Amino acid sequence: MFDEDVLSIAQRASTGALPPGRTVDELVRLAHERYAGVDDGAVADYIPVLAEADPRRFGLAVVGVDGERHEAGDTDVAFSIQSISKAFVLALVCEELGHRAVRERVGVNNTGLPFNSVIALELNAGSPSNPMVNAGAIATTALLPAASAEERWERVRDGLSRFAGRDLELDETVYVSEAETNQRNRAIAKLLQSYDRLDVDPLETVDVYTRQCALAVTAHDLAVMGATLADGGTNPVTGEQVVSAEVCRDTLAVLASCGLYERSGDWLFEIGLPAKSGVSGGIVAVAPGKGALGAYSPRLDAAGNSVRGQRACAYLSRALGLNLFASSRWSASEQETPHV
Ligand SMILES: NC(=O)CC[C@H](N)C(=O)O
Repeated sequence: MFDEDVLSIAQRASTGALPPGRTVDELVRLAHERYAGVDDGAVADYIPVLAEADPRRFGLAVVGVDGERHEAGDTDVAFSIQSISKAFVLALVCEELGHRAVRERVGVNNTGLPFNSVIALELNAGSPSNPMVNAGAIATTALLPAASAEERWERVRDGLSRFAGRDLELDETVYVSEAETNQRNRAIAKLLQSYDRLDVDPLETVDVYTRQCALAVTAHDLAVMGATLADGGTNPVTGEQVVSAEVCRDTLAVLASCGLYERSGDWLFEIGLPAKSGVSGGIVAVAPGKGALGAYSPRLDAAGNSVRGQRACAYLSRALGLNLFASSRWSASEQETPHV
């Protein structure tokens, strides 16, 4: 099938669901083919072991709320989830503490600054601003009720596993590499403590946060995890209700405003979906009521977002008619995929 054929089929599909399965298969394959040759960006190296990632890796997965999978490329290659874990830990904490507590104790506004900014805390009187930057993610992990750091870690691992529909394992090498070099996150946690923003031990909390970032996932896992948020909290593969529909709504609102850090505005303008990226090269983008996209490609832009992942999501958001703000599908005048 040519690009134009699949696009016209996608354009005729109803707007409340993904297009027919074969069309989605074809569009995912085309997206992979279009961006597999893009070599812009650089693999993250501030966590030493991430620099060893193979920059040629590229996987794209779509999972619908019907549980159907549509995939191309390296969708079974494992990588550490990194910041994408923040989205799902936020959901677990929202489920426990509710809408209001998260807004009051962490916040839901973009900092406009990089994910590991220290000055963002100082500029906001010690408020971590939102759960998608490191300060806010550490504060969010600390809110998960548990009697000890070990129990908190087990709750994170168990919760994220239920989103993925399988037991997620810690990548020990990534954990050790980050634990040896995460002085900045430890400083951020201490600063939070100095502002009376942490009720539990800062260094133990950073350790749980470092572990959560080192959970190994695949692009397919990300799509299932995102599809659970798209499906009102029910994992469409296992059928388990992981969190409530209200929690999904709240989590997705934060992903829309803060999921791609200081580039969240560019992302929303071009792609129009709540999403979360991570420095190992993963992206999850969620189309509420329809499904989710999981992408993996390690080369990143300056903000730490996968370059191929962003371009493929831009293409698929338009081709599959997923942009939340669009009243009609991709128009003829917009054949060029936006530059993200
Ligand atoms: N943007 C990211 O993925 C950052 C996560 C990483 N573990 C960190 O704390 O720096």
